[in-house]
Amino acid sequence: MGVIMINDLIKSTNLISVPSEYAFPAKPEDLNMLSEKEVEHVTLPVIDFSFLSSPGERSKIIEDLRDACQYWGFFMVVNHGVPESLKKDLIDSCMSFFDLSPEEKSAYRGKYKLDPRIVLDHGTNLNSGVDSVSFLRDQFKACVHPIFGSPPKPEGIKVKKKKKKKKKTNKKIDLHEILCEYTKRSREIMKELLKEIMEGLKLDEDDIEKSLELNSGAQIFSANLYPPCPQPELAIGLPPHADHGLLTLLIQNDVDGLHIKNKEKWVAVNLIPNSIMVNTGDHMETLSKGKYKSVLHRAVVNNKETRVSLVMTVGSSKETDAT
Ligand SMILES: O=C(O)CCC(=O)C(=O)O
Ligand SMILES: [Fe+2]
Repeated sequence: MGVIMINDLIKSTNLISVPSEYAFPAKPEDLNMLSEKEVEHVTLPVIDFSFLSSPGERSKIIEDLRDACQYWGFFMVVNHGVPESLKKDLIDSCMSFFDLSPEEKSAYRGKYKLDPRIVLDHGTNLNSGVDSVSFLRDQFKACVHPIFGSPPKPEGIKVKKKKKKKKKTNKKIDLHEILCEYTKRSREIMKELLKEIMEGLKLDEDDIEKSLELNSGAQIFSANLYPPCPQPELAIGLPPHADHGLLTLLIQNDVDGLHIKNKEKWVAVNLIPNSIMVNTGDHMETLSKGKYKSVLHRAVVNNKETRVSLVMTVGSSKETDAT
């Protein structure tokens, strides 16, 4: 039978209401809490990565990073050097991965979360056995560093690309190769940002590198897919949570859905083209002695479009497991 995920279920059954196990939240007074209309949209602090190589600008960026980490725990990085085409190919190939038939997907199912094999999951509860509802998300997760694990098929996955005049062609994109490239590039970005963040905290960079064991520390990739939901106010993609590692990098398609908790209020994030969103996690909160909080965030769903987010988390091996 294979791995049937929410995306498969929604596509195959033409749902008109949320199945009871996905109904969230349980309390009637919370019903409006998830509506996009109820939350204010904010623009996060923007960090221009290209300025880090210019000595005159670097100290200003360190200061901006300090403020962003302290007051938001979230920021947008622009001019990061990851080509838009790489991001797009990665999103497309992950979407194609989710679109594989349940039988094809089952070949990728791994056993352990930190195994360098693919873990496919759906409707996952964050606290197994405690949460009574499942979430409207499909996810695949892989450990990509120090051992690189990605879909094993070297020939890659065929990606349906829409060409002009709506003609579809199949271009072969190798998910393994693209993910490998994005892993390397995102690792460089994270290491550079960590250096500046540590400098802002007045922690010694060499000691940090050693103590965090950044070269052997785990890096986890996870792809989240939130299918359109007939009753978005009755379901949640991912409930409020904080991330475990040091830093999380997030790229996504053009569909809104991320909310973050800022000054006791939920706010929606305005997307900035060609940017990477970064947030600080639990490990950073510990390292900064509580100065940089691991901020709560959640993903809501909508009734029109599929949302895809790609999350890369770095930290020491025990701390990094993303949600
Ligand atoms: O999909 C999103 O925007 C959030 C994903 C997330 O927070 C996570 O995977 O930890
Ligand atoms: Fe998260």
